[in-house]
Amino acid sequence: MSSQSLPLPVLDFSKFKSNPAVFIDQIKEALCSTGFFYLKNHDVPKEAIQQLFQRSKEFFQLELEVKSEMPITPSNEGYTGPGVEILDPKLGLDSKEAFNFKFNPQAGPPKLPAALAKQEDELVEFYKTCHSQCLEILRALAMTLEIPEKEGGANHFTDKHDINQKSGSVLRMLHYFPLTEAVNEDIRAGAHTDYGSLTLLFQNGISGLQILNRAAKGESDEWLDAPCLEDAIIVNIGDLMQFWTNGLFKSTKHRVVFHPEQKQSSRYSIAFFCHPNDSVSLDPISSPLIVNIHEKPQINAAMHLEQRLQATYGNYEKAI
Ligand SMILES: O=C(O)CCC(=O)C(=O)O
Ligand SMILES: [Fe+2]
Repeated sequence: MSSQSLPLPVLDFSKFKSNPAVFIDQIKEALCSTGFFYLKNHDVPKEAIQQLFQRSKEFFQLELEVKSEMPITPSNEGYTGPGVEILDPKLGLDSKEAFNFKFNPQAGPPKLPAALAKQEDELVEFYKTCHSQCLEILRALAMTLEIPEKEGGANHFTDKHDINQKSGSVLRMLHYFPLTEAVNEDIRAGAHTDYGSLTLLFQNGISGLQILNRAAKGESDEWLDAPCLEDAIIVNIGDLMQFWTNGLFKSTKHRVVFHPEQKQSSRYSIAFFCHPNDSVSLDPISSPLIVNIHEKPQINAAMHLEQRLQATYGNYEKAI
């Protein structure tokens, strides 16, 4: 696939080290327009991604009783089965299942069902790698925003995303079911924005992600296909980054659809949702690029996440 036909820019993370001024300009451009970009030459090893996709397939092939040994908790850890999540209330239930894994070095060993116990080290390693990749991107964002030194400068966001603090960060393995008559016509995950600061999305050969075209002027929504690009991950910002930048950086709606030729296939993806420490406020930050601040949200990161999760798990009692 040529990058001309892609709806998102392809950024090369190695440039952040070799030519940071160019990289931070590109990241600004991407975040002020769609809030999404592909990232190649990133720090998450290819083998680790392939291995986690393999683990994910093995896990989701298990019997429902085995997979649901650890049903999703109010702190957003564990398994959600079919018929639980609603990302877009207009559409109803998403045709997927997922397993959420959280890790905080200060909180002791992570919680895992027996079926994943042997994979603890791999999951912890993957989580830590994703977290530190996010810190690097957050450093680039702080540089782009020219945050003053007295507000932490390039470390402004990294200080707010301490892996040792309680946060909503979560590593999520997703499995979308092949189409059967029982599921929504062609939407696998309803339109939504992400709830946190930053998301890393790993796809595995089967595309389906679509991003709302913000430039379209028509009455109805227009969606852009964001196909899988070999060796690149998709990075997007979530609502919190939009709050902090007073709307300068865009948290854009996206969804997952069935393409006709893929209706009979399962689709697997992995997302790392990076969230700040629970107590971090959502007030716009100090930056010469952020102006005309009218409203300040009166909530912190933990309160915001709770509100969003309650809406998503409208059917929550079915999950437990
Ligand atoms: O599975 C995908 O490709 C996207 C998933 C997603 O957007 C989400 O879970 O927030
Ligand atoms: Fe999402």
